[in-house]
Amino acid sequence: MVEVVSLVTALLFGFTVVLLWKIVQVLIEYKHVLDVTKHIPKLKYHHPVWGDFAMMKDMSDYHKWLMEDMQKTGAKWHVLWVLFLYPVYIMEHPDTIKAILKSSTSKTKGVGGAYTIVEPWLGMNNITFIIHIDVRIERNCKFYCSRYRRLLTPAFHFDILRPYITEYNQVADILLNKLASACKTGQSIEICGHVTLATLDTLLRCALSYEGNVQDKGDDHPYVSAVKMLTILVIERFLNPFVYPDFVYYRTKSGKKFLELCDYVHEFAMKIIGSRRQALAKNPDQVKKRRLDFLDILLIARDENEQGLTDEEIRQEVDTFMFAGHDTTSSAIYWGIYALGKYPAVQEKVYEEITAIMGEKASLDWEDLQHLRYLNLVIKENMRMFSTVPAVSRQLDVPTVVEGVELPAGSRIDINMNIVNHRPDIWQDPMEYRPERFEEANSQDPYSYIPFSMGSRNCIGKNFALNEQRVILARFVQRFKIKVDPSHKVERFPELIMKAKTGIKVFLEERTKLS
Ligand code: HEM
Repeated sequence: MVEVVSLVTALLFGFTVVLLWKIVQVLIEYKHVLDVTKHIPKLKYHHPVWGDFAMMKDMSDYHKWLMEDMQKTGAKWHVLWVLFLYPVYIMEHPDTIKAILKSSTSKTKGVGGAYTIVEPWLGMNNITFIIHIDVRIERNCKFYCSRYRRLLTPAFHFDILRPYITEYNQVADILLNKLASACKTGQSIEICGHVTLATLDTLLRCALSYEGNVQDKGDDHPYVSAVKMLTILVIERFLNPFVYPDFVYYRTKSGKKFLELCDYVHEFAMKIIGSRRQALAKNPDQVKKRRLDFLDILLIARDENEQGLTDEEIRQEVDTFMFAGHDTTSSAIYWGIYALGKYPAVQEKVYEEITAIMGEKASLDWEDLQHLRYLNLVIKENMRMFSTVPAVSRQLDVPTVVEGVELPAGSRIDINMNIVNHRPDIWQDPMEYRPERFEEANSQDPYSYIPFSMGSRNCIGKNFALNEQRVILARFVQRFKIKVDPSHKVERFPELIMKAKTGIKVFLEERTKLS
């Protein structure tokens, strides 16, 4: 008995010593973090206990408050606190952004809790989870990520993207015909929903060669409604730290729905992957005869050890494309339509350019894309003015010096593109919409305009997204005269992507009916 008591006492003593040692370590680290953050600008709303994030009603406060302070003080970065517990460093100027992105060493890794939000949907193995907002989540994966990136890169090669022009045109046909019928009533039309269905349609066609009448069925199509719902649930959970722990979330109604939808989208993709793998095994030459989609490329990809991707790994990549590629591109397109409606002189210039290039043609050819000089400026200005992806996040895996201050490993970083896009010390009249600014000779830092991020982990879908925007916007302006509905208030709402809080309503007048 005495022996048991002394063993328990010894264990308790050991446990207490370890616990105290851990507490001392945490306090030393905390003191270090407090010393570090002394040198970094804070917001005036900062509260010593509630920090900053708890004071914000949503992501729009986060952007608004940072923007106001940057405009007043010219700050290149800020520190915001999650309660009094831990800081998030916000990079808002090319000098501070460069310190994070322009590094040859891998400086980023998973963002812990937030990562688990998408894990059941997108999986563990894909190159990266980018939730095009705020959280870019990567596995701590020097090997895996570079391997996956290498295996995926051919899927975005020029020769693969080229035939997609047909898909973009077909998607545009469906979208424009739908809108043409809708505008016959003479009422204004909410366009965000239509455009989002169109970009999802494009991805399903280009990633899986799936044509399921997606734009007409809309939410009646079970895959479409599942992807849309999953995106909504991810954002909802991201904004509510109380349901971060899995054991809480998966007991809620939303959590159960989330898992159910994950199962459904996985099964949908797996069926297509399985039957394509079988077809390829039966007739390997078929890939030489038809247009390749992302799925073909992923199925035939081999690394230097002749290892391919498993069905599960491919499924994860396909889901990632769906998530990363449709909402982002649709945001760029609907804000583009809004800008064209709001600035008629710009719209007329685009129309003149398109008419000169397309003449009577009803669709855009690959060769036409390189002649869209003015439209390219407009697309750049849209993505600056309306910051398609307002911010992305990282976590340092090595200490990193920013503006002479060493941030400890493990620090959470936000790269805030929305603020950089509107800095008066970088852009002349930053709140003015002026596409021509992008053709004026300037010696701007390349890190001052990074809608697709920079460095080795930039957006792999950049050219895909730009081509889709070119085709849809060109065809839109060719077909319709766009006017913003003055009675509808349009408000930016930065989430994972820049949304329009109550949608965007426009009046459309058909210019031409081409065969
Ligand atoms: C206008 C549309 C788009 C915008 C603004 C955009 C923006 C971005 C940004 C900012 C990143 C990097 C995030 C970071 O550095 O942390 C990124 C990464 C990524 N994007 Fe996009 N994106 C767009 C469209 C697409 C499309 C169409 C696809 C796929 C078809 C795609 C797939 C990806 C993937 C897979 C990554 C992760 C790359 C890696 O980590 O290696 N994106 N995107």
